[in-house]
Amino acid sequence: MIYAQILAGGKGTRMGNVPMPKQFLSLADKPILIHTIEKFVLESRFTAILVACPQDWLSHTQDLIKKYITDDRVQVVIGGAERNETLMNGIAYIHEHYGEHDDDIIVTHDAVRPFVTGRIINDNIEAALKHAAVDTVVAAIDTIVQGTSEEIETIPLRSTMFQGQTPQSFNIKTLVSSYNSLSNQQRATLSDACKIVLLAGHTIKEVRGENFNFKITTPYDLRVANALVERRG
Ligand SMILES: Nc1ccn([C@@H]2O[C@H](COP(=O)(O)OP(=O)(O)OP(=O)(O)O)[C@@H](O)[C@H]2O)c(=O)n1
Ligand SMILES: O=P(O)(O)OC[C@@H](O)[C@@H](O)[C@@H](O)CO
Repeated sequence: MIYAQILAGGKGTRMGNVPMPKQFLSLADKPILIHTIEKFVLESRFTAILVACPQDWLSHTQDLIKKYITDDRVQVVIGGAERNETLMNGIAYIHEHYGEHDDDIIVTHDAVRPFVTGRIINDNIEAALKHAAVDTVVAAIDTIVQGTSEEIETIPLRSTMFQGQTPQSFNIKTLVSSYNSLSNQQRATLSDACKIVLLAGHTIKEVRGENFNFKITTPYDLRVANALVERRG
């Protein structure tokens, strides 16, 4: 079976002084999270679409979904302290409610990337049916420099540099066994879910993202996102 999990369990600290986690802030006429869920319900192959939210925002999330979404595949689960714990909570929910099958796949996505497209979701599903792990990437536009905030150590060849987005999609069994195999030290280095399977020795298939599929992280990003919605509307 094919599942989706929308990760909305974060606090959004880099958004600064706002009254609620950024995934609940308005983008034009409705919350960012709702824009994102709307992209996923268009895909009929999902058995369930999980939305993981912070514990304290459970009833708020349920109320929003009741107000805006009519698709009963959308179900709310509680997130964890770290992004990858949130991911694992969703998988535990799937195991509990739908069982475990060797070929189950999960398409995971940041709630705060509302400009994901049907093409990107479809490419993730197609690739995840053939490969154990899939990342959505865009070619680096700027030259990427590596080092400390004081001094550059290396400047890698730009043509080999990409930026990781989401969705990131996995064979569920491979993702869970990879996560369980990592040490706490390795887990501390994770900045995305694909690194879980990479550290466990698996290869990751790339799917082409879009520059507009950016993550709303800062107040600047939210201004850009609002400008994009207004231009499209
Ligand atoms: N424990 C967590 C942390 C993050 N996320 C989700 O992962 C996505 C991408 O993470 P990020 O942009 O870093 O969100 P936050 O952790 O909320 O932001 P910040 O780091 O600024 O606090 C977001 O949709 C966020 O809600 C999650 O589901 N569970
Ligand atoms: O490191 P951050 O907390 O900004 O974000 C974590 C995730 O959002 C990130 O793993 C994916 O968006 C892929 O870049």
